[in-house]
Amino acid sequence: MMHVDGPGDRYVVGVDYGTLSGRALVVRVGDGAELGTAVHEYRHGVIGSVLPGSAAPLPPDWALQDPEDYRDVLRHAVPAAVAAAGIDPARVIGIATDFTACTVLPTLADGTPLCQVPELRDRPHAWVKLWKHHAGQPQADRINALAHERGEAWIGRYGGKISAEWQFAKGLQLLDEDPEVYRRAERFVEAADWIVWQLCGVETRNICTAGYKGIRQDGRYPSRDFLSALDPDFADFVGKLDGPLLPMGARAGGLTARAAAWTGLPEGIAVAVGNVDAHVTAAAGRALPPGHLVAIMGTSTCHVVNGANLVEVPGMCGVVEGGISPGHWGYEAGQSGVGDIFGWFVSHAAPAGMDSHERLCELAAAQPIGGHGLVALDWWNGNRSLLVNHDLSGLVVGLTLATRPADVYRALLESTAYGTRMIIEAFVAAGVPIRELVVTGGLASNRLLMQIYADVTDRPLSLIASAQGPALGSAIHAAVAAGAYPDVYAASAAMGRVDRDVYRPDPDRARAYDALYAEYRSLHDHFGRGGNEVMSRLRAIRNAAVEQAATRATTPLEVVA
Ligand SMILES: Nc1ncnc2c1ncn2[C@@H]1O[C@H](COP(=O)(O)OP(=O)(O)O)[C@@H](O)[C@H]1O
Ligand SMILES: O=C(CO)[C@@H](O)[C@@H](O)COP(=O)(O)O
Repeated sequence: MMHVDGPGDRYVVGVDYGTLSGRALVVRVGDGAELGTAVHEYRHGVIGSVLPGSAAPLPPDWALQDPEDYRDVLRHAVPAAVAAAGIDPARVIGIATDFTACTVLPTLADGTPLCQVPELRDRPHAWVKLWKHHAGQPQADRINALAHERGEAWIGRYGGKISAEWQFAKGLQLLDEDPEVYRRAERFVEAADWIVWQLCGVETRNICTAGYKGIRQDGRYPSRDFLSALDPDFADFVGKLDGPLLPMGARAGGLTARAAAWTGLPEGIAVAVGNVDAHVTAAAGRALPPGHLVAIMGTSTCHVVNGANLVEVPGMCGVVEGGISPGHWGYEAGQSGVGDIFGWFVSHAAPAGMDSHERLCELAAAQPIGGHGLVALDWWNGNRSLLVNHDLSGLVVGLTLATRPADVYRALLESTAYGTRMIIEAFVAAGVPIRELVVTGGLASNRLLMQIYADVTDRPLSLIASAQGPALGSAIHAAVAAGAYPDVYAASAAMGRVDRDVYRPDPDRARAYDALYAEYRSLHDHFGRGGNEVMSRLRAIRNAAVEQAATRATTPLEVVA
């Protein structure tokens, strides 16, 4: 049924840029009603094996994207969402976007991505590095070692370790491996800020990515002295990052005529400062007051929670003043692989006839807790929190000839819940209270998984009452940027939607999980904290083997042989 505009209705558009697609959502300003949505899949998806138009293989752990796919979301998903909502586009007063992060690209001073500069198109380092590009682990290791050696105060704000996923590791990898592209990069910009630049024609930086994904604390980045100790040519890196820095919910500028033509929205409407898919979502779940841990559960999981005070939490991703909303200390942690692990099992391990989440869940749900005799480590995509090591890999212990596919699938679901419990316990132990979990994302619809999380964490689970939690969060920020609300707290209270305590922990099941969690912890510490470095050794062996095979493949005679 077509929506009919009320006489005073005004609307905002939220756009959520995920790993594989961008989702646009049209929302009514007064009450947060969601009126229309559309998805645009990125044409190039995740570029992990070869660059478009090239046959040369990318090394392991690379994950790139094409920025033109992001502009296509504005061209296709936004007008489609407005059409689906059946509203008059002239009544749209603002647009806001959120992005995966750290997803970052080198550009010229005017924002042109280096991968669109003809002579640089075949250079992998000229492309967007997606959040899950993990090939900068050696550079992250160097940054961390030097930070501890020099006693840099900021390292504690990142749980003691900068991730290979973050800006400085990616920037240093760029310098190490392609100094010419590093030199040509006049700007090194989060996709979250780049897309806002495309919308309003003004380059801005947001407090959230500058703090969590860059290393900006107490108003400054790491010193020139620190950066030149990493590499003298890295001393100028901050010059590529710095820009007008704006708080969450601020207006970055007005929609340009060019972006108005792409989107079909009125020229000049408010464009909100960039934001991250996880952090923006706290507003959608009315979870801005301290104590509500928001888990955005999709391919990966990101956890964000506001705190009243500053504390340092070992192994967390970071704490940033105003990083989620002005006036609070925002904390972030994460798991680099969650839905992707379940997806891997369905695609690559489950036999035909059992290769769907629905069938595996049905079989797994019938089991008593612990009945499969398995414990898994959820490190298929490395470990972001608490170990901050992307050379770690997955493990399943307890396999026997009696083990069946649904047993392993259930053990994988449980392993990710144990990973979340590790994160919650780290926050609580450090003095950041966690009263409830507020869940959103593609995995929130998996009932078995949600009940496992409630039981393993022994906490109630609330669900954001939107199929597009991040996009709703963005829409809320668009309303603030457009001046419809005085701040993000007021907008979240009016437009956010949450169903409280949808899943409650069962005391018996919670106790049964305590025993399995104790086993997870001991495996976690053994393989992740130095008991046995087998995973790192296997990674090094794999990398050497792949490199050797790639060298051989370029020798025609050997290929023929
Ligand atoms: N019913 C399900 N149960 C468990 N995992 C699922 C289910 N459906 C999809 N997945 C996994 O969830 C992920 C997609 O989550 P989604 O939130 O849609 O994406 P994104 O993280 O890109 O925003 C994929 O990794 C997929 O394998
Ligand atoms: O790390 C963050 C945010 O800090 C996420 O953008 C990243 O995990 C990607 O999230 P998705 O799995 O695409 O939802």
